[in-house]
Amino acid sequence: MTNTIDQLNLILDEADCLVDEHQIDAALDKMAQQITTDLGDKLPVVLCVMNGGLIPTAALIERLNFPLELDYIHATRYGMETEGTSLNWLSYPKTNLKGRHILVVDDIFDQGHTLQAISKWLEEQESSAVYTATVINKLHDRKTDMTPDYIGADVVDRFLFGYGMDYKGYFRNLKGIYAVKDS
Ligand SMILES: O=P(O)(O)OC[C@H]1O[C@H](OP(=O)(O)OP(=O)(O)O)[C@H](O)[C@@H]1O
Ligand SMILES: Nc1nc2[nH]cnc2c(=O)[nH]1
Repeated sequence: MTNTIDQLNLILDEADCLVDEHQIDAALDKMAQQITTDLGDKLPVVLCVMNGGLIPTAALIERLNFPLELDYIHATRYGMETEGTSLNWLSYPKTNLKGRHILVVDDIFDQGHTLQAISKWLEEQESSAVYTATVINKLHDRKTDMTPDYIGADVVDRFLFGYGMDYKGYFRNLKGIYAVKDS
């Protein structure tokens, strides 16, 4: 179904803001400090997981004052849906990742299948070390057996949008993180 601007604005009006702009800034500052300690002298490749990782990656790397390379990977399992399926690999990094330290950045760690599959693929590329960062970790007991190295905030198990995350393709551009009403 096509979403009208009125329907989308109603979704936003009725949503709950769970993490505001200032809380996101503080969380990113803390993550950047930890990442600097671990990777500041490693000449890492930062891999943005498109599309959701776009805004978090930009915000994180501007806090990292050491040499790094930037590339992206596009793997998606939700598409326009609110329930994930199998991972669809749409684009691979162009950088040679063999022997490199990698920092993978995403917006949300939900069940964990996306970051787990990307980490496994990176090991197959013979990267020397793989670190994972996410702004949001959703709290529930349906996780894979991995945990991201850097987490901005833990959030309740609702459908979220904003700060990289979409509601039916929209609202990735919001500065805060919102939960859909009654989700
Ligand atoms: O932990 P998981 O259960 O695997 O879910 C997390 C993934 O879901 C979202 O991506 P999505 O597939 O919606 O694509 P998008 O980044 O284009 O929104 C998000 O950006 C993560 O990559
Ligand atoms: N937009 C969005 N994408 C997700 N991918 C996995 N969980 C979520 C979520 O809560 N919101």
